[in-house]
Amino acid sequence: MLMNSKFLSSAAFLTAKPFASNFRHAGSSQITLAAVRLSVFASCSSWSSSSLSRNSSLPPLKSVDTSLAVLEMDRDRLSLLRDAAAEFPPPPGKKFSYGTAGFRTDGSLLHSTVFRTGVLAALRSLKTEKVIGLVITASHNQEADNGIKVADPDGGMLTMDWEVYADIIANAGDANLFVKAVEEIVKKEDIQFGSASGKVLLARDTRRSGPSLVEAARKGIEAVSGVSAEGKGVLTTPQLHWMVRATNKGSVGSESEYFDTLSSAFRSLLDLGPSGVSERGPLIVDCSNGVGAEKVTCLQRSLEGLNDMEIRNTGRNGEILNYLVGADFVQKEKVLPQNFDAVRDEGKRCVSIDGDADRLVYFYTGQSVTELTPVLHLLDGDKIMALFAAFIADQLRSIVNVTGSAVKQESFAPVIPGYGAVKFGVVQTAYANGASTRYLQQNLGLEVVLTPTGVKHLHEKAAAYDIGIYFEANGHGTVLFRDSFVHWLKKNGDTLPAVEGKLAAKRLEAVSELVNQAVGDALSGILMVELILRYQGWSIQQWDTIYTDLPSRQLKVKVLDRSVITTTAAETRVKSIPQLQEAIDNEVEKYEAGRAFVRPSGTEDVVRVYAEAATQELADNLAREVGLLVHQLAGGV
Ligand SMILES: CC(=O)N[C@H]1[C@@H](OP(=O)(O)O)O[C@H](CO)[C@@H](O)[C@@H]1O
Ligand SMILES: [Mg+2]
Repeated sequence: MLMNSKFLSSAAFLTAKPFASNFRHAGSSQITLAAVRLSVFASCSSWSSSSLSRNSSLPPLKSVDTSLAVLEMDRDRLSLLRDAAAEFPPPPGKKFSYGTAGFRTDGSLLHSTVFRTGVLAALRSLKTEKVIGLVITASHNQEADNGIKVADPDGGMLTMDWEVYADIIANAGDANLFVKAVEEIVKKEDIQFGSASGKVLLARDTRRSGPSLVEAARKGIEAVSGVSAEGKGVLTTPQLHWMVRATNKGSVGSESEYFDTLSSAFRSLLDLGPSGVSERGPLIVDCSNGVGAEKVTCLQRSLEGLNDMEIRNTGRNGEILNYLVGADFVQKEKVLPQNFDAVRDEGKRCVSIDGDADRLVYFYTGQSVTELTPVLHLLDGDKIMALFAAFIADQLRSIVNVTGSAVKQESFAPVIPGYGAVKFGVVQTAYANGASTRYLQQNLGLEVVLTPTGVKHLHEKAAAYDIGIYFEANGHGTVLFRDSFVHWLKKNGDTLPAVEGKLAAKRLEAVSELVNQAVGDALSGILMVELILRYQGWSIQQWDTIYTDLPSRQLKVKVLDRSVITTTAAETRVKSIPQLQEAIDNEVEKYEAGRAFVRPSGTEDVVRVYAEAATQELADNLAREVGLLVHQLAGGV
């Protein structure tokens, strides 16, 4: 408000919709299921919050009460913001886009973008009057890349309205133009400087460019008066999102609380499980040479031997992040990561996580029908979702059975007396294997929604259910519980008629603690898979048989400008080049069970091609042919 009088300059360049709060978890309820034990994981937090929590020297407007003085202060603050921004000039000629999952590019080109995103996160904190998160990571990208992502107050992705602002300020030109863009945002959002103080939690992954980018982000955050940065050190992306959510719900939101919450929920779920539930043998974890190695070690410690894990690809001897390892590599290339051996590890239960530990895919090696040497069997995000969905449907059915109520047929919405219809649905993208969609719809009777790629789209749809599960085939996903449904379970679970009903209610309540409610999380995902396998008494091979994937292939095609391709129908059809879509349609028709689509990546400078068909050979051929069409008709290089 105080800035507004002064910030009425320049053309109305902002076309973004007015701010609409998407904070869905307001309230101060405690988030832990069991009492949080005093932590033994202090060593798991690598730097203390105080190490980065230096407040800006910018003058707080709060203390000023005459308008002349306010204007003076405004000028001071603006010139300080301009000076700070001038330290981080944008690289000439480079255009930045917030993309599928934040800004990503070569780490050496990102300092200005990261500084400016720091400013944006600070403004977002003032606007929402909540804690915001920033994480410096490029996830599965090569080591030289880096990136930055904003976590909103509910721990989810930055609201899409503000992505527009992120793009504007990242591309605003020199420090003067940048400050002008900031003024416009302040004006548009009616951000109050005098009365509010803000906080931004800041974390990074293990990339070499991380520390200097954290510094740039901190300077950006603290260049906004009244806002402080709290350094959280090296964290997985989902840990940071979890902490933002927890802090805004009135919890401590520390790393030790995170591990305590997960391990307590896991312990409770084991106690609530069928008797005689035993471990399925050690799980081998491929940590992608990234942050996951340290954090899985912490998780193991917090589980105190409850689930045996062997850790590989830790990066502790200088091995390169994401190089021939990790969830993205295994899922896309369908080959074993480094340090896994098809024969020596034959039949063992393995999982790969990605560079920032927000994705997981399981796999094992074993004989195939057609080949003599062991082959990789991938249990991707789709199969993980199917496992989760079947488990949750079972619990809901148990409650419905004991209450003698009905399951509505049109979609899976069991009616629980006293609560009503529990809306339960699943969300996928076009990359989901066709066999998984069929399994979810036909075997489990679930409603399946398709969205464009990117967790922000899936999350939004899943949050519309009482229990909504979303997963990308690449292994990013989670299970979201509506707050009111969890409250109902807590209050009424014990009053359900039979022991199975009570147990099912308690299990669901514990699952809402075990599974990260902010964002997909490889660590909590692993615990959930491990738990369900133990409940079912299944090996990974038995889990694999719930359905058989249709053979598929993914390719990347380099084109001059990937933005020439725009898509429609949840990214399954090309809109901007009709002759390309027509040619793809003609090609797909030639293949038994054929399906193919192309879309520009939001994280890499490529066009992605996806193809499915009745045999692997056919899927490979279809992908190759469609790739050639992209090359010919969309400016391949
Ligand atoms: C096919 C694929 O796996 N795409 C990934 C990848 O996005 P692209 O826009 O396709 O580059 O990275 C995103 C962020 O991690 C993830 O959400 C998404 O699923
Ligand atoms: Mg990731």
